[in-house]
Amino acid sequence: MLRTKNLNACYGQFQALFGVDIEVAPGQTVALIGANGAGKSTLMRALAGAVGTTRAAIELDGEAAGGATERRQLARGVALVPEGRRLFPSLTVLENLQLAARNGSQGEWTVRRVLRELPAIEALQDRPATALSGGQQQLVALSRALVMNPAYLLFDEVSLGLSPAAVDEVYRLLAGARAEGLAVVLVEQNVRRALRESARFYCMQKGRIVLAGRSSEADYEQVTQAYFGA
Ligand SMILES: Nc1ncnc2c1ncn2[C@@H]1O[C@H](COP(=O)(O)OP(=O)(O)OP(=O)(O)O)[C@@H](O)[C@H]1O
Repeated sequence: MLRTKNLNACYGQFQALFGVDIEVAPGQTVALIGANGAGKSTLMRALAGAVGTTRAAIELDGEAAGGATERRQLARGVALVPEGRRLFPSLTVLENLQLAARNGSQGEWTVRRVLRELPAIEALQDRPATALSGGQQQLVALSRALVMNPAYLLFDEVSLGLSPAAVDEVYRLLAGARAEGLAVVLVEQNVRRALRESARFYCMQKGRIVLAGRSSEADYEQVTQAYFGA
């Protein structure tokens, strides 16, 4: 179980998160919903060790795990697919995946399996990462996270830059990984899709959780009101 407890986060003097409490269990998907600047990416980054927090603000499988480095969080099984993707531009797609596989844990998700499950990536494997469209980079970034065999996958802006068919492909892949026990925290701008793909949701506004619940019971109007801050 990955959980935040009264998590606050700051960029210098600016406080971006206030007392955030969320949790995600193995095999579960939760969605973070909110307008630009609500704090979704900051929360993901805090979970991944890229934004500082107190040790007690994050609990991972019962242990305090806040304020660690990204490398440490990755070793604990928490992987981030960041907005902006951050692939190694001088490496090919295949090399990006192989490097990640070496840095991650052994498990079900091998480079070979990812290439088999995402034919669109297989076709691009020898291209330099710089020669990819935004959507293609997105798929490679997801593949790279999967081959590290995380227990918790944090996926920022899932459908950004993807064609509708590619979005379906990604969610199909995530559903398969979830069935194998992967926990997923996702940010998805399409509110209906976010609710459809998740078991629980958290609506954020100005750095706070303002609404949370089971996605299957969510009142769409209430969620969109929370989204727009009405
Ligand atoms: N590196 C940074 N330095 C200073 N302030 C930042 C930084 N990154 C984000 N912020 C601020 O923190 C707040 C939360 O931003 P964050 O990116 O977490 O929001 P978000 O909900 O993910 O929105 P978006 O969809 O635009 O990424 C915003 O007010 C933003 O301007």
